[in-house]
Amino acid sequence: MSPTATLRSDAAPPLRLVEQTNIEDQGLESSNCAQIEFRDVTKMYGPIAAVSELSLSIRRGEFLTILGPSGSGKTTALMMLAGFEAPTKGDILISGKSVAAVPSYRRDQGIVFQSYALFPHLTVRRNLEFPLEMRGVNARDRMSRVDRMLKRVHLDAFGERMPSQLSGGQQQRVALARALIADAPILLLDEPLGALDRNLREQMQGEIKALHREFDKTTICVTHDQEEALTLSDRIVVMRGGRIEQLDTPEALYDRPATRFVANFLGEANMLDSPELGFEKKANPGTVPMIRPERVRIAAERAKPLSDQDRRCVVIGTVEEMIYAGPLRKYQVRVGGNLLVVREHVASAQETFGPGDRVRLDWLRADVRSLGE
Ligand SMILES: Nc1ncnc2c1ncn2[C@@H]1O[C@H](COP(=O)(O)OP(=O)(O)OP(=O)(O)O)[C@@H](O)[C@H]1O
Repeated sequence: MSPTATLRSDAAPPLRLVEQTNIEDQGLESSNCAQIEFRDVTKMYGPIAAVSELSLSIRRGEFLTILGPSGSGKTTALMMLAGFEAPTKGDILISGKSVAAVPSYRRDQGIVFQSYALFPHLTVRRNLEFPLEMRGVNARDRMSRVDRMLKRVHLDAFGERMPSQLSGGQQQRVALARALIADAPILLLDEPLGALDRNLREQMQGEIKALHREFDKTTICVTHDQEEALTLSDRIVVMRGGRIEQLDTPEALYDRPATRFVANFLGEANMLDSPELGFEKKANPGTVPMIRPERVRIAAERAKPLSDQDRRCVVIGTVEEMIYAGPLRKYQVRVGGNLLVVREHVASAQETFGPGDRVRLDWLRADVRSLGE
């Protein structure tokens, strides 16, 4: 039986879609119940393990981001899921079934690459029609689905243009629309906003979030941009050297990083492993205390102590740098051999300090996190 699905749109009444591809004979269950599992997956390139013993379950409808520095194995993991690379060891399952024998074009996934990968010789409309044609959708249905989708991504006036006649953001919206139009249950995004400038990236993050809410696809996104990962994801996998360093929600990863690597990768972090900051190595082997810059308060050296002072760590230092960052002020404060970063909201700041000012920094002991090395 052909799986059916409903495509929602703000701009139009619900549209009934009929999938033409019979994926059940490929060993996959019907769409819209996608659930992905990496089981102990390793990918070797000669002697290099691009991905090592990766085990990971992705829930239906989840937005999961694979985050990590260059060379950490993010793209390789995504390419194996897409079917462009085969694992050297281990297995990948979709809805409980191995996809080892399923070629990429039968995996029923929409894919968006950083470089848009639109067909340059086809109009926007023809680009969107292509995946529908591949699935045998008839001309009349193709037309109405393309019209709806163009409207949904605010490109209804651009259907007859060639990709080269669009801006970067518009091209990326076409790429997203093309990945969504066939209503595949899984959406793979490979650095989808990497080619866009900062403002456009933020705008497109909002757009991707809205599309995810609306279309409810299981989405796996690869990025090295921590802000993008924190903004978009239900959960984030932080990769390092082909392995998972930590997997959690954005909030938990930021607030309770397990290791020094994760703490540094997801924002700024003050490591407090120095005797000048009250740290005793012998008492805490293998761990590093860390405080986030926005958890540190800054006051004049001789300011009156606060009432909860007994619950706080206090150090005295000298401001080296003060940087305006829009709504925030960022200080770099020298405390002996350490340079601590403090971030303060301008609206809540009592006083402004400049280079050379002696200041008192304090933070709640409860806000200090103990990290693995
Ligand atoms: N086709 C290949 N042949 C040989 N080595 C490869 C190949 N593809 C990737 N690698 C190696 O595997 C490791 C992981 O690469 P991968 O592209 O997955 O990392 P990444 O985290 O996506 O990096 P980036 O953010 O730079 O794309 C790297 O050391 C890389 O050099």
